[in-house]
Amino acid sequence: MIEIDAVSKIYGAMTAVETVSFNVEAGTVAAIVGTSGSGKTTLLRMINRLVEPSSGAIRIDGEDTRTVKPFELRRRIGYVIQGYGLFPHKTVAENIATVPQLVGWERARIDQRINELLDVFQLNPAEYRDRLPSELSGGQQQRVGVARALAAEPHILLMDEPFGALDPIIRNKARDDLSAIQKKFGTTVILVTHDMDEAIQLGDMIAVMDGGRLLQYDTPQNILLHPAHPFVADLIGQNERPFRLLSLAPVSTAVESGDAEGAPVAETATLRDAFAEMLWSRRSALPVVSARNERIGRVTMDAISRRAAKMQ
Ligand SMILES: Nc1ncnc2c1ncn2[C@@H]1O[C@H](COP(=O)(O)OP(=O)(O)OP(=O)(O)O)[C@@H](O)[C@H]1O
Repeated sequence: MIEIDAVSKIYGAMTAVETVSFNVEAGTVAAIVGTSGSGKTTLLRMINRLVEPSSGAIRIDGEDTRTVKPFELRRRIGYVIQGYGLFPHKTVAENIATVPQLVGWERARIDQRINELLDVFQLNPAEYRDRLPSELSGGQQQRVGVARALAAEPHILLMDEPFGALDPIIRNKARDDLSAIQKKFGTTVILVTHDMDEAIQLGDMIAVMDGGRLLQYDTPQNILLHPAHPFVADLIGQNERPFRLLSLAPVSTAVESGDAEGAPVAETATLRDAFAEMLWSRRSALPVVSARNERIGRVTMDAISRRAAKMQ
């Protein structure tokens, strides 16, 4: 668990982060959202001591980070920034090998880890190991950036707007990849974003920051249903709220028996996706398929509106 305990950062007359406290359970994702200048990056960087807190304490599994040398801490904690920060003159494999080499892993173990991560990120090792970052697309660079941060098997991954430079389609895919990988490795992730949809999609908990203060730390559902501050309500956008609520629930929660015409929707898709598909294809019901592509029933517009009403 990561405990952020009354942490502040003051630059001269400017308080960038003001007495912020929250805990992140091991193996979960916390998303920090807020407008520009609200202190998100400063807070994130205090966790790996790239920025030293002016006051307060941060503990990781009970250990005060002030008792750990900063370089030691940074080896233990993966860090991904927008632009991915890949070394331009190093190959993909060399980039990924950076921290394992620093901590003295054997060559064979490093090689195995590089191949494992490239496989996980759907980059064929034979094809991509020896490429330079400039020979990759933005989405591929982003995946290599995350692979590099995960290379030495950190329990914690800090991500600062990691998807900001991606186009919307690739961004969605990258978010899905991150979710899958976070579950596979059980990593604790703290993610900074200014995008509420991203926070809702990825966060088990969401921290809303404004002017250096933490306004609310809660589950996505509670942030949407019970915003604790007018600023939080503004950030959610009242008109967007029903759609965002629907994005929290998978289609599997509203499946009923029966059939429907046309292309099916996956039971793992969100109700928001199903709703959009209904509007787009002018259907009031969609067939639902399982992960193995077997038909398991249908989802209807009625069920979705009932479900949306039940959430509120
Ligand atoms: N090294 C520094 N010296 C002085 N002020 C700083 C420093 N770093 C950050 N700040 C100030 O602290 C405040 C919070 O900055 P921070 O980068 O944490 O915000 P943010 O929420 O991450 O913003 P953005 O979304 O634009 O990246 C800003 O007003 C910024 O100007």
